[in-house]
Amino acid sequence: MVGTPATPSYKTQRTPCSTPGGPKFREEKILVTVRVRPLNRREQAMYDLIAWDCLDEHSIIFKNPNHERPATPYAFDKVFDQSCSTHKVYEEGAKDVALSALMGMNATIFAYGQTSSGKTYTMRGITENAVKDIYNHIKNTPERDFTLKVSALEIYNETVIDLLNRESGVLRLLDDPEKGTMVEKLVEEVVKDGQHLTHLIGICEAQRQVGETVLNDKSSRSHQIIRLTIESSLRESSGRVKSFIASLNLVDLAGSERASQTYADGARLKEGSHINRSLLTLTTVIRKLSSGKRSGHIPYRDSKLTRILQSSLGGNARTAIICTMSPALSHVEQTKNTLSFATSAKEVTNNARVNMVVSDKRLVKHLQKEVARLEAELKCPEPSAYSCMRSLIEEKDLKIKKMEREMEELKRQRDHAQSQLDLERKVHKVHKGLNDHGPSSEVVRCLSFPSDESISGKRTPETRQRTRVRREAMVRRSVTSTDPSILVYEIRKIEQRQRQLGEEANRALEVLHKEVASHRLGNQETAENIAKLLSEIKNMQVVNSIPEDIVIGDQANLIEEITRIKAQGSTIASVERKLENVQNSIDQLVSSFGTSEETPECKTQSKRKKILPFMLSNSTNVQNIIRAPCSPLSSSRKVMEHETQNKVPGNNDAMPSPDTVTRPCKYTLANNDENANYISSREGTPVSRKSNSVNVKKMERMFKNAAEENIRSIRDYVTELKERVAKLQYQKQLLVGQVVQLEGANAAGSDAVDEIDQSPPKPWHVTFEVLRKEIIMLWHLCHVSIIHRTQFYLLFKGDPADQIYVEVELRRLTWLERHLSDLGNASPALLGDEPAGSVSASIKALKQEREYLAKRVSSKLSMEEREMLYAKWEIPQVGKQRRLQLVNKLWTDPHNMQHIKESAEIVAKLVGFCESGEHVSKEMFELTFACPTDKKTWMGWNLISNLLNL
Ligand SMILES: Nc1ncnc2c1ncn2[C@@H]1O[C@H](COP(=O)(O)OP(=O)(O)OP(=O)(O)O)[C@@H](O)[C@H]1O
Repeated sequence: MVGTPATPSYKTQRTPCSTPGGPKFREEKILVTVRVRPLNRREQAMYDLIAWDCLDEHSIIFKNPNHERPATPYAFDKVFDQSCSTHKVYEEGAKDVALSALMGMNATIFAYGQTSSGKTYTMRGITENAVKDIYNHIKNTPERDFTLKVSALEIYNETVIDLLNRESGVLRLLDDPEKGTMVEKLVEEVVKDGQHLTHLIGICEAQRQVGETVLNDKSSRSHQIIRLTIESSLRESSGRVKSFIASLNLVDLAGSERASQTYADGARLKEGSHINRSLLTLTTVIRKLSSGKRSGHIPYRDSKLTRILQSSLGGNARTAIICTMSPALSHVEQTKNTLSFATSAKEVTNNARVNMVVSDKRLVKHLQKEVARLEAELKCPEPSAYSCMRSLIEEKDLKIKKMEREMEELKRQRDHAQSQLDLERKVHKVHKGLNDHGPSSEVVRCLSFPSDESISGKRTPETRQRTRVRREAMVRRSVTSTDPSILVYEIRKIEQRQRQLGEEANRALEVLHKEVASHRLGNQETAENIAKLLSEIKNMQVVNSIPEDIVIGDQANLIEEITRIKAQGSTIASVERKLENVQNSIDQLVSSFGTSEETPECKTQSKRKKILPFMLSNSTNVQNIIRAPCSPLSSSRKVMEHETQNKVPGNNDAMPSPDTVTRPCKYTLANNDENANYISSREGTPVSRKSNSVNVKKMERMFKNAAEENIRSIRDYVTELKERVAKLQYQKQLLVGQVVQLEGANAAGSDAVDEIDQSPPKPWHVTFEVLRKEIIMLWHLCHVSIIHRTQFYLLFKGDPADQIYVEVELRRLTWLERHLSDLGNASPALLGDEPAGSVSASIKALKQEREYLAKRVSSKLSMEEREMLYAKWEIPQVGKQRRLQLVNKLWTDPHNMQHIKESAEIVAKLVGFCESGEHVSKEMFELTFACPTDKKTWMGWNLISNLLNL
């Protein structure tokens, strides 16, 4: 780098500052001096050469070793060679500026230079001398009152730290329109005397970030600013007070070298980059100011350093920069950079003013007193101040609460408006899609819980609580967002379906009646029984007051509807009762056939049917006669088809082979297509005419068997009817439950509904998985019977038709869980024995159930199966009650779906859900309301009806 020509000394305008009575305004250039330190030990050890010559007190020149062309000297306000003392540097390069602060002018002394060039060394001396001089001045100026305050900060990695209170952490810079950049919360200590000040400065030095670089064992890695604020007031005879206030900034910058030159890495490199950012901005600011373009943009804000020192750089301050340098040849490049910076700096002009305030003495005193009082109060607040503050806080609290209430009210209004809007939309939809078949999507939506996105994760009590709250919100939402007319519509549809079932049963019985009559099967009693059955089934159509047209009603209609349903009350129960009667009649009918001859095969057949009493026959013809009415398609049509088949027998109306005739029991409806001919034949048909010519007795027995089988199928059918009616009942219960909730919600005026979920419904199989996991967790939490769990788990596997059951189960369990937790949370005084009773009863029942199942392990599982399970479930080989241990492990991990599946399979085997050990078939459970082994009522649904309390 080529040095810039020296500035002639005459161009450097300096106005020595003497007394406070001096000039009030001063435009001057920054005082720039250069200090050369001696070669340090390290440089000496390396036999480094001295590369610089101080030509005189103002200029320095690089000693060009090549002597090729002469170097240009650098000129400054002062150049101090290595022999100069710090005192001299202070006297000639800093004192005048530093003491300006005593006269109300802001002053700043910088030390700038590469690492180890002597900045800290120099600034320490400058500060000591300045403090001494300041206190000397104070001492020698008794007419003025002085107040000194000190603050100190460091800028380290572009963060500002308070050196007098490091604990306060990183400080923020604030922009004050009058005072400029301020450091928030920076501690400012009032200094008692010179000694105190020296002590405080010592603290700051100790607090400063110091690191080790290659060039300096104790390198200052931060920029340090010690700020002395000097306030002085002069008492005039007139009573006026003239006050001066100014700051003296003593700035020890971090090394100006480039990071690479200190071989820095890691933390040091990061420091270097920040140090350089601040210094780079400083040099940019200086360069811009030196070029005289004051009006252009000066990037003070680009670094913390330049923001804080803004007034000292071309502003309201007197500034002195001492550039320190090593004379070593090895540092010549850095030294040239330093001198280049110094050259720019000396071109920067500042406009320092005397910061003077003239005020009334009494006013000042009054203000001073007031300030003192406030300060004292702040340090030690009086009780009155406390109470004042408390009342202020209370007032604020009240305001906040009021605002919260207002917000709640606004939210409520918004939700209400939203639900009104939804209602409008739904009514519109219902009117549009009234004639559609199947449950409306609205109802499906309102009966469905949205899926739980968090279900895959492990459930904690918190997530359970959240899920519960969300579910309750969903229930509320589904209730309040359900259009009453849709519910009524659905209830009516269910009732129509019930009536249809009754009609179908009737038709089936008529077919049977004809069958029996045509073959003169059974005795008088049988005929009477069948007649009785017919009349009972006819009576089953009790839901006869339903108008054909479904009227979409408003709220009033809904309430009427509820009243009607409630008044009707036992309608479904009565259907069930009547079905029960029908079933009993059929049982009697079957038993009346028991008197007829039975072959061993027939007995076996009959026995088999008893083992699986609710199994449906697979016969095509039975499906026509019996199953068809249950199918969702028109049952009557199938019956008609069947009758047509009977009237027009097929061509293969030849007699059955003797082989067939000798095995009459094989002509069951379940096994042989040929039976169609026999079963469907009636008096006068070619088949029956031919029968007389063969073996009338055998034929008669065959018909009897066929009829018996048919009646059994009717019995199955009635069972199925019962189950269907029950299913409908639960659907209806659910809807009625919703209506009742809706009523309750409306009555309470509770509209606190969460935001309406507008997201599209998820596919059922996804929702099903989520709901099932939820149900499994709730079973676990509520200690629900593991037989019930098993039945439910095996029965409902995600078929869309299962949705209603899954929903009901979930609601029931949700209610149960809440009920149990409410009991758990309630005070014993309110509950008496109830909490202990409710929960412990469930646990006890579950325990008994496990004991019961454990007893069945030996009888239901083979030795191999048992041993395999013991091994799999880690039951110790030697130990007591291995069976109970095994059963106790079943259904214990609600998070593990494999565990659940295997538990269900084992329980199913133990209670005999599947005799063969295969997976339980859905059909089997679809018809089962009683446990097939002991004919106990299926606990689950009974519980539901109890809990719904309808
Ligand atoms: N003028 C001087 N006379 C004698 N020794 C000096 C002089 N200047 C500096 N030194 C010595 O040089 C070493 C480095 O000085 P100092 O720590 O002040 O450098 P620095 O520029 O502040 O370095 P850094 O930027 O790494 O903090 C110190 O041991 C110091 O005592």
